[in-house]
Amino acid sequence: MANRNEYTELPKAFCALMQNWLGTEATSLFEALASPPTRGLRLSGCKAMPLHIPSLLVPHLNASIPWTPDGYYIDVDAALGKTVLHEAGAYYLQEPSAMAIALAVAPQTGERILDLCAAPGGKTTHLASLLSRAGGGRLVANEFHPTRVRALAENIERVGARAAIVNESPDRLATAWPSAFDAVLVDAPCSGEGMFRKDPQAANQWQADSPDRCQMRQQEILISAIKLLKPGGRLVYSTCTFNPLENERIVAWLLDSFPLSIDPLPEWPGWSSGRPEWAFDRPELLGTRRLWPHLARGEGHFVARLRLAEDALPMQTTRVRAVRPTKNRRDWSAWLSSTVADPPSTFVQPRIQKDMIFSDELGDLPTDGLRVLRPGCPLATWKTDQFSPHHALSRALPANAFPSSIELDEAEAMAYLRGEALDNPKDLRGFVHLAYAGYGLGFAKGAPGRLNNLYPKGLRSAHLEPLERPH
Ligand SMILES: C[S@@+](CC[C@H](N)C(=O)[O-])C[C@H]1O[C@@H](n2cnc3c(N)ncnc32)[C@H](O)[C@@H]1O
Repeated sequence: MANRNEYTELPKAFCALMQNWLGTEATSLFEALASPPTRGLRLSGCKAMPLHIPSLLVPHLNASIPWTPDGYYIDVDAALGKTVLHEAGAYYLQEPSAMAIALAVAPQTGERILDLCAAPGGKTTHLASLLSRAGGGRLVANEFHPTRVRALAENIERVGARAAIVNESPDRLATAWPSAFDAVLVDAPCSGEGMFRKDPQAANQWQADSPDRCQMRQQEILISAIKLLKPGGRLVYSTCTFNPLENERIVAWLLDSFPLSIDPLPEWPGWSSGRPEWAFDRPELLGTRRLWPHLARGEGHFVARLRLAEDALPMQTTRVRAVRPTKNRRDWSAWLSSTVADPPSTFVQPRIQKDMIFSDELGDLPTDGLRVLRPGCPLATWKTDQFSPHHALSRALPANAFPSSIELDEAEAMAYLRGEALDNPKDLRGFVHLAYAGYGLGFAKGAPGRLNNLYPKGLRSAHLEPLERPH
């Protein structure tokens, strides 16, 4: 192919650029990009239950990923995307180096965190898991593109992550929510060079001016991200590309233009420091991190954590307007406490939109004029004077939080996820929570001789595969 280099399907102009930046080290990078990609699996810990590894999964997990306690390498050809455990949200298939980004955010108890470029949700679901284990807080996931926000919502719901979902441009959010967040993650749209090995499409779409064009867009997004931060708050900036224009040069620009300082990241095994020589010799760049495929077991990533000065002036004052439901409050409390044990406070004080009840993950953030897909986890609908549980509620808490929960075997779970009715040997009535390996699958309704299937039609899958022991 005329436009390709001799190692892999890499664009020639990319190779020339990398040779320019890396010198002789570029050969090692190109050789690594010609080898198979790494794959990873992260156990989901969104439901405030101790992380457990379902026993069927154990034979599929290789070494643990050094920088992520919940992450494991898996075989490149492991068929783990169509299993009941995957559908139940027990794990998220995520490229190993991408698992470092939420750790760099380091969520703390009670914090309000914004994932500004969130779809399809790899980092959001990881942040939700870390925040839940830190004792809880509020998480808002924003995605600018209307089609991608759907995939984000599906992944959030599948793993039972508690997050509000917003579909806005960063600048409109910055106007609505100035100085509102303890931490903002910008996992920026980038030229995607770090994904060439995993996704040949990324190499096909790359053009010689991609890094320049991406740099401008990254700067625009970051200006909004800083407005959204509280004084003293953390900004985490990450890309999955190699070009210094989108990495070290962006961080140097941030340091020069705003009251931000580098908060150095730990040195995870295989990671290297950002390179000051690529951005005006700023020594602080040694506190940023790069993951190169020729030096670590993962795809290409860059991550930096910066802190906004405590005395930085808020760009505007936050408007505070609590939105609380005024009707059905007593009925809601009674229904909730009969349906789940120890509901989180954001479930007890919900938000009501039309006939839907959501957990309140936005708190006092105003929503006027914003495209809010969900202010939190959908919990129930109110119809004909009664509450019906929403499917998302079945995933948002561990199965043992539902007094009605019954555990299915793998064959029954597959039948349920296909949309079939199940037997009802105990003659249960009302809404019944169904689980597999301790993970909520959904609800059914007890009727004489059968459990009627309430698994949403759009999620049903006829193509699930049993999880077998690898040979
Ligand atoms: C690298 S991806 C995010 C991946 C995601 N954080 C994850 O872990 O699954 C970057 C996202 O930024 C969004 N995006 C593209 N242009 C944008 C813009 N101008 N402002 C905000 N987000 C944008 C893309 O739609 C894409 O979903």
